[in-house]
Amino acid sequence: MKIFLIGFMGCGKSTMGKKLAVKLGYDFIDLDHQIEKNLGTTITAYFAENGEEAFRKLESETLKNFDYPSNAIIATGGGAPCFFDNMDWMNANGLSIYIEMSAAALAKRLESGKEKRPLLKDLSEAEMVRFIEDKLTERERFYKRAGVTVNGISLSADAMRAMILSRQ
Ligand SMILES: Nc1ncnc2c1ncn2[C@@H]1O[C@H](COP(=O)(O)OP(=O)(O)OP(=O)(O)O)[C@@H](O)[C@H]1O
Ligand SMILES: O=C(O)C1=C[C@@H](O)[C@@H](O)[C@H](O)C1
Ligand SMILES: [Mg+2]
Repeated sequence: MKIFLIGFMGCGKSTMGKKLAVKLGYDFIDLDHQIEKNLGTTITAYFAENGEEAFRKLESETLKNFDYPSNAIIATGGGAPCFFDNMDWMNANGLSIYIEMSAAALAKRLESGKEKRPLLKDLSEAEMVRFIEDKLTERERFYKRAGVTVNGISLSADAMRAMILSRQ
């Protein structure tokens, strides 16, 4: 089974994805890392050189063409569900799980490490809160199409494992 973790930057897709994969004995795939591996450079550098549109195409191709193992937890990029038919594709090919968090909680988490995130790296603290609020509002309609929504603050790998197993 393919499990796609979706949600805004900082909601914990990579962190929870790794833990959950260990608990389930599934493989863990981080699509952002996969893209960086294929490119041989960082997403930040690719964005700066080629722009967001080129990145979104690459992201969609990577999502759809990856040679997934039969059981995998896949951490997607924060924007992946919101472009092309990526959300339809994930729902047709596995279970999507939205890790939901408020803009304020996300901003707190993202203050450190924002230089690794091209959409945030040039923003001041105040600008970042505003940016996250606006982007989250824009993206929520995509995220909410997930098969399951979980609360990012009270996430438990054991509870997620049980929920996934109960759906098989
Ligand atoms: N459950 C949690 N409780 C507290 N902090 C957390 C939790 N999950 C993740 N974090 C912290 O939040 C930050 C972002 O987490 P993570 O990188 O997993 O998010 P992400 O959803 O993969 O983001 P991106 O879309 O940018 O890849 C990290 O600093 C991480 O240590
Ligand atoms: O939310 C986004 O648009 C992004 C999130 C990251 O996971 C990366 O995919 C990239 O930095 C873009
Ligand atoms: Mg991540």
